[in-house]
Amino acid sequence: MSERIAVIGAGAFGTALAAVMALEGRHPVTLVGRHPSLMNDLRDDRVHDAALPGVPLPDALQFTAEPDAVADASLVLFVMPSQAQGDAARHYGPYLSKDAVVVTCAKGIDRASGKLLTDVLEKELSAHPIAVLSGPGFAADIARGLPTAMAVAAADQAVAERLANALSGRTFRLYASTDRTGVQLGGALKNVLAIACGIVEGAGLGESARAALISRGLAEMSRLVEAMGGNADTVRGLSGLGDLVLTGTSHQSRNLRFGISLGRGEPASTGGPLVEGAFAASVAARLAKEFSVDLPIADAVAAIIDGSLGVQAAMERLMTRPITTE
Ligand SMILES: NC(=O)C1=CN([C@@H]2O[C@H](COP(=O)(O)OP(=O)(O)OC[C@H]3O[C@@H](n4cnc5c(N)ncnc54)[C@H](OP(=O)(O)O)[C@@H]3O)[C@@H](O)[C@H]2O)C=CC1
Ligand SMILES: O=C(CO)COP(=O)(O)O
Repeated sequence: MSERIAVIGAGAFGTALAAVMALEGRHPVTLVGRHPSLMNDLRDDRVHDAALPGVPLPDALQFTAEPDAVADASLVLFVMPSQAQGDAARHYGPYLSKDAVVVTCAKGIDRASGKLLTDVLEKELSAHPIAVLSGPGFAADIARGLPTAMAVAAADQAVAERLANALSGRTFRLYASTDRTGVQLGGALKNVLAIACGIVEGAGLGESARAALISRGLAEMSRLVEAMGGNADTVRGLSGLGDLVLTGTSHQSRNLRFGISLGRGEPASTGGPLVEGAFAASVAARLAKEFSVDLPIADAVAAIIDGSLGVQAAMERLMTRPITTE
């Protein structure tokens, strides 16, 4: 099937996805940014020094700052931070072709409403199928053509498979799913748990503690996914365990690095819009109450970030919870 791909958001991940798909050469790909001067420079220089320094961008990739460039795209990827997805949908929505499939590629939950991003986009773009792409993969690895695999989920299996086929290539492989809730919560909660892994590292609590966090963190993810109508098994896949292993252990992860600074006792702040887990922690704590599930690690991360709990006290709280079965 012939597709036209538009990737909105000329940051690290958007540029990497657009580059790997354009390099494949199967479908025309356009990267849509907000700043005409940046898009002109990318077209001329074929390198995005700020987002992906030293990575050459393929000749086939097109660049624009004109929002109406999305009008002929059959697949449209939204690759801006979670809290900007609603604004972007309102801005670009009027230009979308009526048949376009929209894919959110952010890893987070809307802070104001507590809604999943597919729900945020569905509200703004109700005529379009809304899918989600998530899983382990740093932008720099994807753009350099290192092997990466992620999940793409749509409510309709045929749409998920169409996306997986159209967006995959020789180095970037997508697995299709119909569990949008599981795939999204896997991506959002792994950021919270990567912060927790960073806290453990920064506070010098040891690698055994990190392994325990990854394992018990996965149990937290499963509980929330199930309570919110997803499939608990989904988080044992790429978006969930896969991404948690990557970002809970790699210093490339902004969430892990933010956690390390918290663990060292540096002042808590949100760390900026790209530390997605700093926003997701408090939303997850709210959702835990709303859905009556126990998320002790996410609760502790939220409390450390808002300054109401110290790292040592958080550890004591987690270690002295009632003994239970696994
Ligand atoms: N970097 C990575 O390795 C990966 C990132 N992700 C996820 O992708 C998302 C984006 O991350 P990343 O690319 O790293 O972030 P960057 O900061 O590198 O890029 C974000 C981009 O979004 C643009 N943007 C912000 N608000 C809007 C808006 N309202 N409309 C249109 N564009 C907007 C920014 O434009 P401007 O510069 O004008 O502000 C910027 O180009 C995050 O949710 C992240 O978790 C997922 C997997 C890997
Ligand atoms: O999600 C990512 C890779 O899969 C990127 O992680 P960070 O946002 O923590 O850098």
